[in-house]
Parts: sequence; structure tokens; C-alpha cells
Amino acid sequence: MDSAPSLRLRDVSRTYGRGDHEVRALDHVTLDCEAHTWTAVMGPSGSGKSTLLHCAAGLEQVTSGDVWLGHHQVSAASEQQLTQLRRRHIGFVFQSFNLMSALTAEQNVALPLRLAGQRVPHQRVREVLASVGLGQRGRHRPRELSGGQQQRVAIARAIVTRPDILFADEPTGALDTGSARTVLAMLRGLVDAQGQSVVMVTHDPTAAAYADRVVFLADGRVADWMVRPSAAAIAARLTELEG
Ligand SMILES: Nc1ncnc2c1ncn2[C@@H]1O[C@H](COP(=O)(O)OP(=O)(O)OP(=O)(O)O)[C@@H](O)[C@H]1O
Repeated sequence: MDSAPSLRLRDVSRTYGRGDHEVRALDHVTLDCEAHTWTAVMGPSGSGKSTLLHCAAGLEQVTSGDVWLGHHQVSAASEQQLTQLRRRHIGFVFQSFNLMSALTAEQNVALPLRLAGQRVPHQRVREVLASVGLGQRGRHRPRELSGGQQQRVAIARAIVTRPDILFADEPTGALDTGSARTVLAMLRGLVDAQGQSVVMVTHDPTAAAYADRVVFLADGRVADWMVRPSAAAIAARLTELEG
């Protein structure tokens, strides 16, 4: 495994609105996320976490600065290139799962391959579902699965294309404590066993404590970072930043 950063943000700013109404959601952010590691992004409400994730994933344009995913310059990509990047190199998981209710778990997981016009290797789909602990649930539709199971299907769908990086926006925000723990332990397993790179936004110090590193934003800037901190240390730092 190489150790080159899978994600690099260089002097990234993102503003919304103009003049008196201008909001600087990201303010000259420079950040490296190493390949095969898990970075959690935390910070007070409005500190720019979602904006950072969206800019990094090419879902939103930066106002200035550069975003690199491996050797792909996300910040300079055309719409067509971004579509290819998102299909081949990026996985995204949302708080609300966003599964297709009419499709089975297997069909949901196969969807990104179909959208990319690829043949769907059923063995691969089953393997990925098994890797998230749902090998026996492939024929179930989302309404027949618990919230935690649905989120694991969503993660399987996000990694079926073997993305260079998996972005997760509050992946446990809608889950009870037990399901959240299962999902987080599974993500940890993906990083440790398969070398998956993960960048996750969360409000929850317990969730962030599963990551290798926690980056704290405040007012659109990187205010601090910690390596393998405890949930208590994260909560304490967050309280200071909110104060
Ligand atoms: N589309 C938009 N138009 C105008 N302002 C926006 C837009 N999106 C975000 N903002 C502003 O940018 C700033 C950062 O927002 P962002 O959603 O990235 O913060 P956050 O840290 O994810 O917040 P939260 O924890 O509440 O989800 C906020 O002041 C927000 O109001």
C-alpha cells in the first residue's frame, strides 16, 4: 500500500453570496488525508464541515484553491470529468441512507456498476454485502431492514466500485447507539483490512473516536487536529471550540 495522501486540499476557500451577504464557509483550508486512513471532521454547527466534504467530493465548486484526489484535480474538473470521478473514484454515504425502496439490497449495491455501464459481477455484489455483514440479506428490500442494516447496504453500494476514498456525512446520525456502533466497527474494518480511505463528518465524539485522526474546523478554518484521541478528549476540545 502506498502512503501518498489520497486527498489534498490546498488553500481552499468557499464563499456563498456576495457583498454584505457573503458567507465564507471555508477560509483557506489546507489539509492532507492519508490513503488507507480514516479522518473525522468535527466542529461547531456552521463551521464548514459539510462544505468541506462537498468540495472534496466534487459535489460543490471551490471559490479558490485546489482539491486533489490522488492525481485527479477535482477543483479543475469539468462536469463530465466529475461524473467519471464520482463513478470510479469516490464513494459517498449520507445520513439518510438514500436507498432505492423498490430495489433489493443486491440491486441497490449493483446500481453504481449499472450506472457506469459496467457488467454487474454478482459475485462481487455478494462479496461486498458479505463484507458489511449482510450476506444473508441480499434479497431484502430497504423496508425489511433495520436502519443500521440499511446504512450498511448504503456503504456496500458506495464501495462496490472500489473507490479511492469514501466520504461519509453523518453516517450514524439517524441510528440508535447499537446500530451506530456496528456501522462504525464495520467502517473501521474496511480501513484496517481493505485499506479503504474514509473522510467522515460527524457531531458525535464517540463516532469520531473510531477514526485515525480528528480534524476540527471553526469558522471555516482548521482549528486543530488530534491523532487517535479518546471520545472524552474530542468532546472536551469541541466544547472549547463552541465556547
Ligand atoms: N448554499 C448555501 N448558501 C449560503 N450559505 C451557505 C450555504 N451552504 C452553507 N452555507 C453557510 O456556510 C457555513 C458553513 O456551512 P456548513 O453546512 O458547511 O457547516 P457545518 O459545519 O456542516 O454545519 P452543521 O454542523 O450545522 O451541519 C454556514 O454559515 C452556512 O450557513
